[in-house]
Amino acid sequence: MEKLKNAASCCCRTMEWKQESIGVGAELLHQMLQFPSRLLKASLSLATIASIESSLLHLFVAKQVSSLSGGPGSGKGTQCSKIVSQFGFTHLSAGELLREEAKSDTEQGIMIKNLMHEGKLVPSEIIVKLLLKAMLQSGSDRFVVDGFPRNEENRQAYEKIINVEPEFILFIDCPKEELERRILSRNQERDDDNIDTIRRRFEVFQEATLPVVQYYEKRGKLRRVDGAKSPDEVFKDVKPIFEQLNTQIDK
Ligand SMILES: Nc1ncnc2c1ncn2[C@@H]1O[C@H](COP(=O)(O)OP(=O)(O)O)[C@@H](O)[C@H]1O
Ligand SMILES: O=c1ccn([C@@H]2O[C@H](COP(=O)(O)OP(=O)(O)O)[C@@H](O)[C@H]2O)c(=O)[nH]1
Repeated sequence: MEKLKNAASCCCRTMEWKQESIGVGAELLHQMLQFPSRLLKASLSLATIASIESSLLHLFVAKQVSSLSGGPGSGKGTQCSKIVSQFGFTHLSAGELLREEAKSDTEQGIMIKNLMHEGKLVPSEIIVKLLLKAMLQSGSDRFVVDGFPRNEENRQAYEKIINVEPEFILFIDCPKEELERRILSRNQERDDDNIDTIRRRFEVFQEATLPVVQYYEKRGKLRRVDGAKSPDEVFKDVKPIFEQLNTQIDK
C-alpha cells in the first residue's frame, strides 16, 4: 500500500511536467478505484483520492467544459454529435455512462438500472466519479457534457470534485408534446423510453433540472436555443455559441 501511495504522489509530480503521462495517471487511478474500500480506508483517505483525481484533471485535462441541458428527447445527443464533428470536443453523455455501468451485474449496476427504469436520478457521487474517470481516460482537454448536471446536488458535487465550472450551459428548449413524440419514436430499445417512465422523467426535469438551469441563467451562463426546429436548423443556432468558445480557447 505504501508503494501505491508513493506511486500516486510520484505520478502527480511527473504529470506536472508531462501531459502525455495522463494515460499512466488514468490507469493508476483506475486501479485505485478498483481497490476494496476497506483497503482504501486503511491507506489513502477518500478525500485524498478525490483530491488527487481532481488535481490530475485540473492540471492537465479540463481546459474547457460546457454542458448541454434540455428535456428528455430535446436533441442533446443529436447536437453533441454535430458539435464533436465540427469542433472536436469530447462528448461525454452522463446517460450513456450510466447505461454502460448498468450493464454490470454488480450491486451498483443493478441499483443504477432500477433507478433509470423508474426515471429517477442516480446519486451524484456515482455519476461524478464516472464523468471524472471518462475525462481522465479520454486524454482530451475540451469536453461537452451531455445531460448533466441534473439537479442542484449534481451541480455542487461536480463543481467541487471536477473543480471546473462549466463555461456555459446550452439549453435546448422544446415543447413537452414534441419531446414525447420524439422519444416514443426514438427506437433505441431503451428501457426508460416507455410512456410511464417518460412522464416521470418530465417531472424530474421540471422539478430538479430546471432550477439548475435557472441557477446558471442568473450567473449569465445560460445559452438557450429553440429545439423545436430540424436538427440542422438547431445546429445553426448552436454553432456560433461554440465558435465563440473556440475563439476564447485559441486566445
Ligand atoms: N431537432 C430535431 N427534430 C426532430 N427530431 C429530432 C431532433 N433532434 C433529435 N431528434 C430525434 O429525437 C430523438 C431524441 O433525440 P436525442 O438526441 O436522443 O435526445 P436527448 O439526447 O436529448 O435525449 C432521436 O430519435 C433523434 O433522432
Ligand atoms: O446525470 C444524470 C444523467 C442521467 N441520469 C439517468 O439517466 C436517465 C437517462 O438520461 P439521458 O440523459 O440518457 O436521457 P434523456 O432522458 O435526457 O433522454 C435519466 O432519466 C436518469 O435516470 C441520471 O440519473 N443522472
